[in-house]
Order: sequence, then C-alpha cells, then structure tokens
Amino acid sequence: MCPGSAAPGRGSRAVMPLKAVILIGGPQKGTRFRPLSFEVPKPLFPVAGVPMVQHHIEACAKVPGLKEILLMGFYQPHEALSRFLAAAQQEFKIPIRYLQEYAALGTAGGIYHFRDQILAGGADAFFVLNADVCSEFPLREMLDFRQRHGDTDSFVILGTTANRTQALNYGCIVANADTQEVQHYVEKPSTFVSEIINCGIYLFTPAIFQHIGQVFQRNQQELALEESSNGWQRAEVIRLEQDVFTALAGSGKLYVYKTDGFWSQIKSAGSAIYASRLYLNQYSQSHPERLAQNKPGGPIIRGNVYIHPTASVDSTAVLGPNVSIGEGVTVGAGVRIRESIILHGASLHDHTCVLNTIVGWDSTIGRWARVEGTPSDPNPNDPYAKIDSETLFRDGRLTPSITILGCSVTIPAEVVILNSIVLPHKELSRSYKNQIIL
Ligand SMILES: Nc1nc2c(ncn2[C@@H]2O[C@H](COP(=O)(O)OP(=O)(O)O[C@H]3O[C@H](CO)[C@@H](O)[C@H](O)[C@@H]3O)[C@@H](O)[C@H]2O)c(=O)[nH]1
Repeated sequence: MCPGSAAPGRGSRAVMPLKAVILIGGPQKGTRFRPLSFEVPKPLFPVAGVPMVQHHIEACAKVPGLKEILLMGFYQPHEALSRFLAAAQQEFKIPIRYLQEYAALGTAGGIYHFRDQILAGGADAFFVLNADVCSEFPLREMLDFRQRHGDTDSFVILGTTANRTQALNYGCIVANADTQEVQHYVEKPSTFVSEIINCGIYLFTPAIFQHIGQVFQRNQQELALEESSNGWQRAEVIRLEQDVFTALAGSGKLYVYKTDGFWSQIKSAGSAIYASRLYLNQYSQSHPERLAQNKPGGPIIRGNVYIHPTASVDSTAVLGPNVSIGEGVTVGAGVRIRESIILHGASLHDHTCVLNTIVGWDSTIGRWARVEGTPSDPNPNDPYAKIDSETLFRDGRLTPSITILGCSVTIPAEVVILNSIVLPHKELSRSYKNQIIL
C-alpha cells in the first residue's frame, strides 16, 4: 500500500486492492488422510458440512477490497475442483481461479512462479493461507495490526500459542514483546525455541518476491554447479518457512500478529472431526441457519449438529454433539451419532451407534451395529494444547484413533467395529477391533 494512503488511527484503513492465495498442495501429500483422500482431494473434504477450503474462501471474501482468490497446488485440474470453484464464485461473488504448479514447488515456489498472476490488477498486498488449517481467519485484524505496528511494507505472520512440547511440530517464532517484530524463526525445531507458533496464514506485500527471488537465484547458482538437466526447475522449489522467514527474521520486515481465536491444523482424519467441532461452534455466531434445531417431528439434537437439507433423519434418532450429516444420508430409527462426520449417500440402519467415526461416502451400516473410535482431542486441561496429528502406528502397533470407513463400505448388522480403518469397497462379515482392513 502507498504510505499515507490510509487514514491514520486505530482500526481505520483505506480499502486497498488485495488478493488471497490458498496453498492446497497436491496428491502425494495427505497420506495421514487416507483412505478418505482417495475419493476427494483433501482440501475439498467436508468440515462442518462444507469443503475445507470453503471456510478460507468465505473469510477472504469478507475482507473489503479483496479482488481475487487463487487456489494454488499441484493437483491435476479435475471435475470436483472445477465444480467447487464455479459454485464458490457464485456464492461468494468473487473471482476464484486454480493455478496448477507443474510440480510441487513448495510453499514459496508456487507463489513466486505465479507472481505476475498474483500482482495482476495492481494488488498492494496479498494473503497466503495454508489449506490444511482451520481458523477464525482474523484477516482484517492482520491488516489493522500491520497498520498499527509494522511499517506498511512489512509482512505479517499469524501466530498462536502452543504448549512447549507441541510447539516443536510447528514453525516457532521469537518476537520482540513490544513491537512484535520477528527476531528469530525456526521451522519445527528439535529443541524448545518458543511457544508462539506459525499458523500458516500470512499477509505479504509484493516486496516478498524480492526475498523469494534471492533464494531462487542462490538455488540456481548452486544447482548450476551440479550436472543436471532439471536444475532450473529444482531451483524453483522454495519453502517460505526455512528459506524465507528464517532469513527475514531480525531484519525489521517480519511481524507476528498473535491470535487467541480458535485454530487447528487438519492433518489427519481425527483432526477433521476436531476442526468440525470448532467450526460448528462458530456457526452459532456466523451461520446459525446451518445448525440443526430440536423441532417437533425432528430428530433429537444435542449440541452443535449440521444436517444437509437433503438428508433423511428419523425423528427418533439422537444426534450430537459435533455431528455433520452429508447430502442424501439416511439415518434410521433409534440411531445414535456423536462426534462424527457422515459423508454423502451413507446409510445408517435402525439403532446403529456411531461414535468418533468418519463414515465414508455411500457406506452402509447394518442395524444394531456399533462403530466407534477413540477421539484424539487436545488435552482439555491445557488451554494451549493442540491436536496431535498422530501417526498411524506407534511401536509397530496401530494407535487407537477415530474409526474411518472408506467409501462404499458395508458393515453387517449387530457387529462392533472399534478403532479401525476400513478401506473403500470392503464388505465386512464380522466384528473388528484395532485393525486396518485392506
Ligand atoms: N501449492 C503448494 N502447496 C503446498 C506445497 N507444499 C505444501 N503445500 C501446502 O502448504 C501447506 C503447508 O504444508 P506443509 O508443507 O506440509 O507444512 P506443515 O507441516 O503443515 O507446516 C506448515 O504449517 C504449520 C501450520 O499448520 C506451520 O506451523 C509451519 O510453520 C508450516 O508453515 C499445506 O496447506 C499444503 O497443502 C507445494 O509444493 N505447493
């Protein structure tokens, strides 16, 4: 933004041309999300009833002056993505495009490669958001913060507090307590650096490209020494965190805006259930119409529940808290569902009990069956605890986690499926416990 173009003072800000880039990654990643990512790319996985990145898009569309949203990744363009983009453009009345990287270029390589597209139309600043986080997205607050604290040419990272142990799984930020200027940045350190972590949400000005460009040139020079035909391409692989932030720390250009609002990573399927809970909570303020109510002749609703309008739920079913029911789902009489996501087309026959589970698209659960997982919620007694993006195995054994049924799985009547992952199209014939069923 041009210095002096905004009215000075707390919270007052002239509207300036802005853009947003959402980093959606690509197919190789998201292994902790299997088998769900087989069917739908992780950024489109429904969280609290809508695709994961729709929450980002909605937050961006609310920022005054935001002209365009660019989804950036290395997925091949496909029908589900195109359909989603078309629908989102209509709903949020903002241009949204997908820019495909020819290979995984890292968190800074893609934005550098497409810098002309980002700056087209004269963007003064732009947000970059990791797709695999859920947040209140305090984007306006980040703009106001930059206005108040940094110079208007500085860059802002959204930060939050984690506990000392879990902070090691994130980018860690040491900042000046008065100015919030980032003095030190270490990505996933091996020993404690700071409790302030990087939320994967940034506000940049076009000047960021000079800093990324320096890394690109250095990479090129280093690779020129190697005998390799694709040196140029590899020079384009650049990480914002290790290559850019670490160097920018202490230069007076990088600031952290700390939020106390909700925030979580969405790495594993278990964290999608937790993220759903956070967004459903937010709906009471932002989208009360999306929350199911207790009504005569309707199912019994406990806490926050989302039911797609096309779903058919028996009036004797008891749902909640934290349940999302997808398009065309059928829920029979006496069914109990808690802390679960039921994906479109699934059918839960009478008296089934589904707890801490994701039920895949078009799966069927026979009557009186019980499908249950173990939640991986953050420690409720630690206000700074984050969800552990658990690995599937520990000491060679499957760690108890939420139960996941892949798409078109059939569970017979009267069985118990506990802490298991069932791959798509399986027809089970008995009960299972702590297993991956291939
Ligand atoms: N377009 C594109 N996107 C990518 C690429 N690589 C990763 N992404 C996207 O960038 C985001 C970050 O992914 P990772 O590189 O897996 O990093 P991380 O382990 O999630 O850590 C990052 O996020 C944390 C917060 O959730 C931060 O704490 C940490 O510092 C870092 O920024 C994800 O949304 C992912 O889809 C790429 O090559 N191209």
